[in-house]
Amino acid sequence: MARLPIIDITPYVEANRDLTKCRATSDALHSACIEYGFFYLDISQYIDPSEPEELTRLAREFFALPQEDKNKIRLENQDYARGYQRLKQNVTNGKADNHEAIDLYKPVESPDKSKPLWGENQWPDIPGFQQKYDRWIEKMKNLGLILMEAMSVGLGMTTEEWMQLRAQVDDSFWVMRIIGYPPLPNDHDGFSCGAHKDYGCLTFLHADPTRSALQVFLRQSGTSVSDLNGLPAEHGTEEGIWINADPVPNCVVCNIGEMWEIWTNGLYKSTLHRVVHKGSNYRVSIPFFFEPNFTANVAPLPAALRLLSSQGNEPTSNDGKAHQPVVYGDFLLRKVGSNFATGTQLFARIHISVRTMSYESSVSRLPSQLKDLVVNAQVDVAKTDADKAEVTKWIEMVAEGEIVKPAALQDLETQLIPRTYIVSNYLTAADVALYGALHPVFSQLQPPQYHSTPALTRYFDHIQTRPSVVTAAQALAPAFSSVSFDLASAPPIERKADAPKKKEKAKVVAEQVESTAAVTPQKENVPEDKPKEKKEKKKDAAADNGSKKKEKVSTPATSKPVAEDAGEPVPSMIDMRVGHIVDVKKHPEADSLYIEQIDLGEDAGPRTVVSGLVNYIPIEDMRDKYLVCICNLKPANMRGVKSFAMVLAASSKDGKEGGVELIQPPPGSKPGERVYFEGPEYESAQPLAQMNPKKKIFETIQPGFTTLDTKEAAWINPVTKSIHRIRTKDGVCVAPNFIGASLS
Ligand SMILES: O=C(O)CCC(=O)C(=O)O
Ligand SMILES: [Fe+2]
Repeated sequence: MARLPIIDITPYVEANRDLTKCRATSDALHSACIEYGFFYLDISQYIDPSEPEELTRLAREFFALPQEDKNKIRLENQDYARGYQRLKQNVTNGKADNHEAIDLYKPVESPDKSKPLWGENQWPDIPGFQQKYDRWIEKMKNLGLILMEAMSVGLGMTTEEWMQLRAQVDDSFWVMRIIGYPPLPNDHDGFSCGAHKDYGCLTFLHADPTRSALQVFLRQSGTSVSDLNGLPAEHGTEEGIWINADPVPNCVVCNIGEMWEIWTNGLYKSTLHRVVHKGSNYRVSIPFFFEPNFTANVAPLPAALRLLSSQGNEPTSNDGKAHQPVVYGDFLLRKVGSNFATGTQLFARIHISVRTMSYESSVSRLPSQLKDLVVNAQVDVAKTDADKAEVTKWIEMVAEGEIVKPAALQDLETQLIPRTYIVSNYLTAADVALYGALHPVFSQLQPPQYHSTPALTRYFDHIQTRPSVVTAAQALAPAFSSVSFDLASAPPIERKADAPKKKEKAKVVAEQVESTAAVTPQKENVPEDKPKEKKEKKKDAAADNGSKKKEKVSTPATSKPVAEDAGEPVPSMIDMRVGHIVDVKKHPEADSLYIEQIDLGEDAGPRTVVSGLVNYIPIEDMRDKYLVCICNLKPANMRGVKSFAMVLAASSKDGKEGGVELIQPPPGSKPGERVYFEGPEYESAQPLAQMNPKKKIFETIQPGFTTLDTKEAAWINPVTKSIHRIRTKDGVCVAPNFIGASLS
């Protein structure tokens, strides 16, 4: 029977390191990570065995308490992630896990339980409990750094490369679970903990001496898996065996998570495991998840790429592409659902599968026609791992069925106001699933009803006309027949640039999409800013999450809330859109100015824009051009002509005399399409309806505008130097020729 290797970390914890022994440990780690992704780590020289035994005893004391005492620290008191989860509250691969647990996360500086993962840990009221676990956490964090160093040697990293990797994990956003497993009843539909991979970096598991509980899946061709139903759908056809990973004295069971797959571009695999505890005792296990820093940018490591190419392997993942980098915190937040404010109800039910959700298993839970629709549409699941996690979350929510209930529609409406697609800036499987789930509802709605959710209606109509969706729907006719909307009778719109008089104060911060601000980031079939009744937010959600956020939406029914330029200037406050110059002439009163008519996809018709480009761009190079416009500056009077937007132009790095050219949106762009800054903090943030000139928002952000070596337009954060390309859903905007240009 195969058994996982035992690797001794002692050489790395001794005061005087013996380099030969260290090397041996590192080499063993390297082999184990390639072959198994799992091993035992002998920590006898690092930890006194009585210490984890005491932790197990404390855990038992807690789990033995009456249910109502355990519930005092339930997850729902906090951010739905920190605290006690009752038996079967955790769901893996769609099935309830037969365990209960206390989940703890790295404490954050300014806790706010209304934000995902940002609440406070909840500790049992048992003497010594927190103190002893805190000591363990410190030791496991340190062990994480030690093991990372040992692994860096195994991977052939230079000292400098190790220091760079170390900087990604030296402030680990760790997680610890204290898990209690009653015996698994024979008739339980599921497992003690269903098969999953850990998603982070390193897991150190201390478990009580119970045998035949934790099982690890070893891929082995030619072996049939007797209980295929235990595998997540995407592994359903893999051949292999489950082996027991029984506790070994003085060792923790260690496994690597998906971040190591990214760092090594697939050379190290994180491995499926599960718990099937059929014994008669109550099992306790304490996994500590040593994760990257919240802000770590996890990308393939040069050492791994060197190793892969020296072996003649192109650095690719399963689907033939290199692994996509992720910022760990973004990855994690997407897993738990980034729109916590509106998703609380849903989050409460699905966050629990955070460690374990997979795209394929989420699709397999869809009702059969929806599943067929998603499969037939053959759209990209997602372009990045982070997007895939988000797509999975949405499909899980669709599978749950709650998302299209009337109470949830208004939440969806709010989320869709600034978006073309639900997850990212391109069509994903989540859009197909959501569209399919909305279809029975939308095919029954009367005009006043769908007019009350214009963003959702616009979204639905947009998705139903995507060619891949049309084809998929036709194959399933008549189930998803096209729904037509009477948009002509929709309430009229008011163009915001013409209406700068608004002064209704709605406290909205830029990142929160809580208002129906008069901004439609892309051209759509539905007029952009319809007066609409604000429906009352779900009462139960407000009760569960009774924070200031909910109060913000309670503007009077007749008012038109407008995003206020609250807070420090951030680029996403700028409303940029694709424009099409439908007419251009010279200003009769000013030699240097053009007067353009620019179609921005608005029903009110093209906007008049005045630009000082006569001396730099010939008029024939302006005619009929597609360009990027800044649409939320205060309209300015320029020699007697009012200008309602500004065109984004690049000046040579040698100054205007070196030339000026228009920034171009990607080919095929449509007037009115949303142009935005890459980066999760900006991508889905809603621009301000109008930037207050006094706040000098554009002036503050503009110096960071430039073109990269690729001529792509971008904003570079002057503080962090992070690069945020300027793009539409179809691609990045570029300057035709200039590198290092300034944009204004
Ligand atoms: O209890 C165990 O042995 C494993 C638990 C586990 O895999 C997890 O929580 O990720
Ligand atoms: Fe796990």
